[in-house]
Amino acid sequence: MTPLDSNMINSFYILVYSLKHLEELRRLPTYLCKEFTSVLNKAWVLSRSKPRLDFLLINYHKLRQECPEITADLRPSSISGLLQNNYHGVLRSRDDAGSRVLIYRIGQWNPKEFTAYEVFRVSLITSELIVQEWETQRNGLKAIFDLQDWCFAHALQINPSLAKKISSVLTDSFPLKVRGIHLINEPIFFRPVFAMIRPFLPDKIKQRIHMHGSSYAQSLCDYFPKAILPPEYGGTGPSIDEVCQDWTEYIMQSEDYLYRLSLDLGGGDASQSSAYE
Ligand SMILES: Cc1c(C)c2c(c(C)c1O)CC[C@@](C)(CCC[C@H](C)CCC[C@H](C)CCCC(C)C)O2
Repeated sequence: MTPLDSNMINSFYILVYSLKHLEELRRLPTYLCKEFTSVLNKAWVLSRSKPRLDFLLINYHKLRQECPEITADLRPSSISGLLQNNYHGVLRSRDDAGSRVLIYRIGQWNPKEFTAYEVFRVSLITSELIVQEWETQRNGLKAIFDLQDWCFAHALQINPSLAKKISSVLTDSFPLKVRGIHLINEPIFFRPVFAMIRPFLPDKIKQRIHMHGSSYAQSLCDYFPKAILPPEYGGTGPSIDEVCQDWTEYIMQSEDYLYRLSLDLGGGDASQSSAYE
């Protein structure tokens, strides 16, 4: 079967949604081709949380309307300077729970050059790309924020309205499950900013935030397999620069798709599987 369109996904979804023994059904079709199995998986993911998904999509739509500074144009060209500076990367391998692992390096963000809105856009771009992957839809993501070199100029950029938006994408404005937030090298300067975000977060998300300080090399390994982490973060995987460069390349290749999303034309086709996997 060649790429399935979203209508087809929807029909499968309706079909599968109405079946009671979804788990058993998922194990059956070994004779079917890969794409079909993947459609069933997607339907399975959706069927477990349809009302929740609707809720998230409505909120996401609201965010896009309310905050065009972040969401209007998702083409990566506007933030390519950040990407080229290796601000952000996604690990090639998932963790043991199947979650995507995202790394952000605040020290690579020059606040004189880029606003917090543009920095936010980087996260939104990655989120739009990884949400296409059914494994990520099912197993969520974990983010590592390296706050080395966080300074006053960064803190000044985070106003209460932005803090609210940060907490809302973590909680109920993007259809991704946030399974862990790991802060490393967080300086004293970061506390007032975190104090702005924290009150908006539900307990469930608060419990998933881990502060590692500067002894992260040891403690990150309690949460992630050494083999997938870059050596800079105590692992044995590819270097952080490689990780960032690979992901930047992938984002740049997705320019057309991201542009279509901005125009609200390309959205919704969950059948496009990620070229990155
Ligand atoms: C769907 C989705 C989005 C869109 C997202 C994040 C996650 C985990 C998501 O699942 C995390 C990053 C964030 C919230 C963008 C943050 C942009 C700001 C400007 C970065 C500045 C540094 C923050 C002050 C650091 C602490 C943030 C944690 C407490 C989340 O964007």
